[in-house]
Amino acid sequence: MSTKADPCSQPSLMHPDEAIALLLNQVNPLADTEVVTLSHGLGRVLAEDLASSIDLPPFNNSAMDGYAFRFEDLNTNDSLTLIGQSFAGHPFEDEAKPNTCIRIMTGAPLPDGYDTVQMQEKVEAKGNDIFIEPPFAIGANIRYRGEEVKTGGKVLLCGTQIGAAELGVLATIGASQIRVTRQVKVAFFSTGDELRPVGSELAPGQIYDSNRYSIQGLLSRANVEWIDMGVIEDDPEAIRQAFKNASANADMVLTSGGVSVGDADYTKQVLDEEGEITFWKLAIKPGKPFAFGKLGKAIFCGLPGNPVSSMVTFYKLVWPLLNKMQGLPQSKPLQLKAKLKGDLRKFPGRVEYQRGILSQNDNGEAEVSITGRQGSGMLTSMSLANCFVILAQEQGDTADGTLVTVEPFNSVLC
Ligand SMILES: Nc1nc2c(c(=O)[nH]1)N[C@H]1C(S)=C(S)[C@@H](COP(=O)(O)OP(=O)(O)OC[C@H]3O[C@@H](n4cnc5c(N)ncnc54)[C@H](O)[C@@H]3O)O[C@H]1N2
Ligand code: MOO
Repeated sequence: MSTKADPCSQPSLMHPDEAIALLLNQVNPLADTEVVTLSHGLGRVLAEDLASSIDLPPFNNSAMDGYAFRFEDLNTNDSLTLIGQSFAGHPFEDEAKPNTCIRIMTGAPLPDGYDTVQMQEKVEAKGNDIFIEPPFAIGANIRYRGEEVKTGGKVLLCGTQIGAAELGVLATIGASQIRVTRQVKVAFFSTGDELRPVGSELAPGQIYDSNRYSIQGLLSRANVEWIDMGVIEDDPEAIRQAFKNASANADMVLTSGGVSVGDADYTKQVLDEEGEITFWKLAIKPGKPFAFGKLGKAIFCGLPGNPVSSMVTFYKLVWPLLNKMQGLPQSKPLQLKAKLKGDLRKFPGRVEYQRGILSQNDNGEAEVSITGRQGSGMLTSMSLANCFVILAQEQGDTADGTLVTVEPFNSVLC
């Protein structure tokens, strides 16, 4: 085990869990709501509880293709007489009669009077004489009106994020539009004179601006509305203008780069002049420097420029803030223990979010291996991963076979 301390660690660094608790106290859910049609509802957050205006299911119906009859008739008859049929969308229009049955399809209405259905594989038909193998009980294979939800019963609660299943539930109750929280608007840009947009040639010393694309992806996954403001050069006036535009048009201003101690860090200087900003140094690797504050009415988050650091700090610090602003309840990320495959290097001093590949071995045990080198500029370590391996602040090198804590990538990172 490494006994050397992390050279980037200082006793004053704040634990990321403490930081997120403090940050969450600084933001409030948006008060504005709007009505959207169902086809625009995916990812949105319900702004009210939703009750069903109908019973679910709306009528008694068959769970099987088969025959409907009165259970008691099987006590006195070898066969029942077929008198009609009920198809989904085309109910049997007549009345149930003693010693009779009807052909019935899955989802078709069950006529009043019949109380049981037998699946057709357990029935023999000779013309209109139907021989039924008795089911185990009266009421077999029937889905009763209101057995899932009664009229007036709540189907979705305020604060629920609409996913595919929720869209289906809403359609099931016939809701054509829903009231949701207004989408959070995020204006974002990269800072740095070395950054070039994709599609252009690189001069010596230049690199492509990758953070804007990964941030755009993260914001899309977070279901917020975003404004891409491009790359802002390392010039105080350009940065000042960008902050003014961004904060006038968005609920959150999000930047990458310029939050460390470099000589071209005009971001800091301008933020101090234009807003209330705190620069945080967190006990997290990657992602030690992070800026937070207010620019006018907008929240400001400044991510570190290193590409992995910007993604990790977004995931750990910005995403929970966006969720709170959207009206989503805070939920603890799912963590599990997995057996480490291979040795792992770590200095004590910061919580580490190493990138890993989680899998299940032939014995059904969870295993995790690290995605190669873990430099905070090596974005392929993220793209190859499906989880974080989270190593506690004081932990050092970790040996093959040790049980480690793993946080599978969730919807915002996949
Ligand atoms: N003397 C110290 N130097 C550094 C420290 C420190 O504590 N003392 N912290 C290091 C850590 S940790 C990080 S993380 C970075 C954060 O620096 P900045 O937020 O100021 O970011 P930059 O200096 O602008 O860039 C860092 C790195 O990332 C590249 N970069 C920046 N933006 C992008 C982008 N949009 N797309 C792709 N790559 C980007 C940039 O070229 C640099 O290589 O500071 C350390 N330094
Ligand atoms: O902590 Mo920095 O984010 O490792 O490169």
